[in-house]
Amino acid sequence: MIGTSYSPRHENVLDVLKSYYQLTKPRIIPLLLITTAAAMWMASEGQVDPFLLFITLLGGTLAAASAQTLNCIYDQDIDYEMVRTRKRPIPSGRVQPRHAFIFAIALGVLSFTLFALFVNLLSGFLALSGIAFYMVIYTHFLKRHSTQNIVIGGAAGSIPPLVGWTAVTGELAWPAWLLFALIFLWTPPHFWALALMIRDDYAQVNIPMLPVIVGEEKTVQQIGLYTLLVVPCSFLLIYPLGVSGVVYGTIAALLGVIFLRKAWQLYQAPTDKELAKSMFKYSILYMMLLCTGMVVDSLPVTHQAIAFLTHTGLS
Ligand code: HEM
Ligand SMILES: CC(C)=CCC/C(C)=C/CC/C(C)=C/COP(=O)(O)OP(=O)(O)O
Repeated sequence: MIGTSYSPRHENVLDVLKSYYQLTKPRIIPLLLITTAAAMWMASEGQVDPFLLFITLLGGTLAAASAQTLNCIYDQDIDYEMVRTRKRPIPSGRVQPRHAFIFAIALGVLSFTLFALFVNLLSGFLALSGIAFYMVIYTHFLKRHSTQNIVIGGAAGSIPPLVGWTAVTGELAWPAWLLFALIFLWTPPHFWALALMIRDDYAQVNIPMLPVIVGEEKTVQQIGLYTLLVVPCSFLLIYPLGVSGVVYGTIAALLGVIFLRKAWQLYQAPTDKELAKSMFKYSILYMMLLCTGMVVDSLPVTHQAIAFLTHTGLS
């Protein structure tokens, strides 16, 4: 264990619970769940079973929490060195790695059990594959060794909509893969914008995040490239897949124009950290609202409203 020190302080139960909660990096989980829920609404054409939704989101939360806890154990040395992550429960000595490991395994087992009992095995195995990919491919093989770490590793974060889709239909289909591709292409602009802001932190611990190795200018070019890919890709749900319609299309167009504008601004000012921050924050809003658009578009009431408006307009 590099650089960690464990202090046998007497903490109350609430402090202990808070530390375990923090191990799961909880702020990221809601967006993972939003992508899962969007897939479920689309797959069920707006009529998702509330119990299935609840169990799938619970199972997804437990799986993501397990993955993040394992990552906190593996990365404790670099987390101790970086300012942003120094206060995490393991590097700050509040949780021992072996206790965190038992916690992570318990979360993973609970997640798989929920999926196996109440959803289906395919969803359970997909969630498990998310944990495995994030740990083995991203955290172990790529994070410390490749500038493409978050591009390939991004596949782990793209699995939740596959879980959501299969929870409803029991099988994978094109719309699910398109959601996977959307998140896959969205991850580089999301993460590299943040990496531009905290480049020095990553450089200090020799993590080869793109801005550290190739500099700001090439990074903003890559951000621009992926943004140029993700925006058109978002319309494929309308054509040729035909699972979303005009409401989603309008939302995707508005959100996409802003996303491209932010990428363009960053392209023109690669060292502007405020622009990078704005791009990072917007990337999260973009994915959140795009998924909301998918849900709203899938609802029967939306279809009724469109049919009514079309009918009134025609007569
Ligand atoms: C390899 C892929 C990814 C990497 C390396 C990555 C990395 C990060 C990092 C380092 C942060 C800052 C967290 C902090 O300050 O502690 C962050 C924030 C965030 N990420 Fe990602 N991310 C990835 C994929 C995703 C995915 C797939 C989602 C959800 C769909 C997501 C959602 C978020 C959200 C919502 C935040 C903001 C959390 C807050 O409120 O502070 N990320 N990401
Ligand atoms: C289906 C399923 C369970 C999928 C797992 C999805 C998952 C856990 C995605 C996490 C993506 C993410 C926030 C990475 C942070 O990277 P990092 O570890 O480099 O961040 P850090 O620098 O903050 O430690």
